[in-house]
Amino acid sequence: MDILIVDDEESIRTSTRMAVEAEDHYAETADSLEVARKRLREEKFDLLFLDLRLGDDDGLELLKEIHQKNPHQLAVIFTAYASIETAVKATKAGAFDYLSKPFTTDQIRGILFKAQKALKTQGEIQNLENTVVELKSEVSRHSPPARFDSSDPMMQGALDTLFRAAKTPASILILGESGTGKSVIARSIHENSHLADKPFVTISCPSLSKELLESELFGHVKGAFTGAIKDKFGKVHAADGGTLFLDEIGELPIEIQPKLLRLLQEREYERLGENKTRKSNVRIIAATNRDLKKSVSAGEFREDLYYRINVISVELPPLRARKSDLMNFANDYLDYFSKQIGRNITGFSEKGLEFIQTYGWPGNLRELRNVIERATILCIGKTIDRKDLPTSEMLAPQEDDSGVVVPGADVTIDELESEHIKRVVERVENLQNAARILGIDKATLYRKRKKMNMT
Ligand SMILES: Nc1ncnc2c1ncn2[C@@H]1O[C@H](COP(=O)(O)OP(=O)(O)OP(=O)(O)O)[C@@H](O)[C@H]1O
Repeated sequence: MDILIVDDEESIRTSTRMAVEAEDHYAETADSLEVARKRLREEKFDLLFLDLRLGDDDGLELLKEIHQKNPHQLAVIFTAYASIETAVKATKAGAFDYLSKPFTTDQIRGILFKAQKALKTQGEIQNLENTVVELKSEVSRHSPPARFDSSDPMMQGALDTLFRAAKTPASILILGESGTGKSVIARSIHENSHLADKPFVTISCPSLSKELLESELFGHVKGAFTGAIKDKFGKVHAADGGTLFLDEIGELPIEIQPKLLRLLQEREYERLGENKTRKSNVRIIAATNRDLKKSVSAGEFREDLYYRINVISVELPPLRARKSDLMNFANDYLDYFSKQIGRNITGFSEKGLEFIQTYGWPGNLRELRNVIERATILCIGKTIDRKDLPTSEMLAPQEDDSGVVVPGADVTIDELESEHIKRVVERVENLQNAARILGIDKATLYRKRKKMNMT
């Protein structure tokens, strides 16, 4: 522990310091409230020994000030003589314990032991609070149980790599379009890792301004920036010993990137506005729907950080490229949402099925889930019909940012055919297999690809 001893009697400061150091803790002393205030502004101490009376000054005043900023600060009050009255006063002011002078080394040792236990409990409570926040957001998303099997070769490869890497401390980078399940899988990696009983903490990189994001990550001290009204520990501290999930890492401002790199390499960081170097040992899982290599070339993402987080990198395919898994998800969602509203919907009508299977799902699993949830509410029969599913006007734009052409969009049949051929060829090992899937012979495939300038 880092301990500050505040007393105007030199002999008390020295004897306490010796007792503290003998137990392998770091100790500093202050002979007045003024010096103590200064040190407390500069540093964080795990425990204070604070004299009740320093000349004309009242130690409890300082304790009140500290507790306004940090209600969890542990402090032990030294009193010249023990009385019920001083004990009550000290406890009311939020003291953790009190000691009457003169005291023995054994008494100090006992207090140090108790304080360490209290700090551990505080840490555990903090972890529990984080878990509750995570669970709340999980529940609010009220997602059906996640499915981690696949008959799609690319997804199988991705899952295999991810779950093998889960057991190691390696950093993992998950790539994929929005809604492909990067966050869901990140949590599952954590749950399947050796850190499963440790915290899993998420930080969403694009959701905050640069300053707030930095503070959210590393924490800050009071006054570090406008609005920093009290000291705060960040998510790096909360995730210590566990997993820190950096969602949308591609959006991490370039100014913060060296600090993250240092955390990954040296396991060190500082809170905003503070000089003290702190340690945190976190396993990083990062996700992005950006092409990080392009961001590196464009000077938006540091190359050294890219290599550091890219130890294991896996791309989750979009749903439109996992056609063999599509109905498993659709049926899971249907089952889950119809049970949730107490309905017995058994499946999809022919037209309903046709829509599910031919639509391009640019929003991936998230869109599929939302569409099925809505359909179960609207459905009045036993099966989900086309009319329960969104009309083309209601659907997400059929062409995403990357210019991907999907069925139902304002595209020509030639464009659709070309896109379809391109994707099938990309995902299978050879043209023979691609031709078989496309239902044409190899020569026709060759001709078409030539016409479309794909060869
Ligand atoms: N393995 C899965 N099994 C079942 N449903 C899933 C699975 N993965 C994702 N989903 C569904 O898709 C939704 C979106 O998933 P998630 O938030 O993980 O996507 P994402 O790739 O992180 O998206 P974004 O990039 O927008 O943050 C989830 O809330 C869940 O309903």
